[in-house]
Amino acid sequence: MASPASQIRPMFLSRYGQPAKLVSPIQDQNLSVLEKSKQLAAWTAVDHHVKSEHRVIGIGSGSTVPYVVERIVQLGAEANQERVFIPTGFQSKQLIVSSGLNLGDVDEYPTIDVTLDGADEVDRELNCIKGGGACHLREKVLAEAANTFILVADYRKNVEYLGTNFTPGIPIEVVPFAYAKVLQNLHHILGSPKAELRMAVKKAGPVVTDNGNFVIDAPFDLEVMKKPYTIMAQIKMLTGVVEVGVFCNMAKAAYFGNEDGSVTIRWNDGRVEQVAAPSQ
Ligand SMILES: O=C(CO)[C@H](O)[C@H](O)COP(=O)(O)O
Repeated sequence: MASPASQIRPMFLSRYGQPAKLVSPIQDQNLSVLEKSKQLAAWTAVDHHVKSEHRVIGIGSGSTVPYVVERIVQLGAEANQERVFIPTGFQSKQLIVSSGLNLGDVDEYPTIDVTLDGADEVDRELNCIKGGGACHLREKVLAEAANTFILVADYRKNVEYLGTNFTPGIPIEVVPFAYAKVLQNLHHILGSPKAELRMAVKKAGPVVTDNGNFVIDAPFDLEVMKKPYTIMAQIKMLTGVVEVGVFCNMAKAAYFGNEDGSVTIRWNDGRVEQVAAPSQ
């Protein structure tokens, strides 16, 4: 499973191409307020939920998750040498490998100690939209496989109802040959007339997921989004749908980095905490 410590490449390169620095997020002058808030959430979540006894750790996708890995790398080669890290897609696989961490897959490790992942939006009950990066199928598998599933996000994602700030709609992974029929059903049966196939940037044609599928983004009225489980289940029943980017009753806690340098923690039992930035 694990490679010896000597084989672990200790070099986690930051976005600036330099080895990661031990600078508290709140003190890091190189980061914008938004980036700092992502880093604050990620570091605090790692500090609270990655326990010394954890051996199998799920790594999500998106722009917040690199800060999760940054903090894990800061735990040191010795702490990580007996651990295996499970990616939710190509991006997190690259992140794990380039950080010198041990790579595994969920088919080898179907039980994960803790998975940390980003979110496009999180409501008061910790339902969330995921799939802005088209990774939600693997993300949901890793969330389900985890004994503890933790969300990390910036302040923009902390909302009362899903669909408040994240307006492209619910990401839906579909098998390619069924996309037109699924679109038709979303338009005419489920009431999302603006649902559309997600098109690639810097590639002609649609986004193709890590699983070779297409993604449809389906926006719904707020009244529909107030019942996320219902709409998630209705979409999932459409033939050709592989997975829906609405996660219900999965997360134990959501960590939101705030503009003032604090972190808001929402727990699945309804508790809300506000904590200060982590020290180095
Ligand atoms: O669901 C995801 C990818 O499919 C991401 O976790 C989500 O898009 C959040 O990304 P970011 O941290 O960049 O805001």
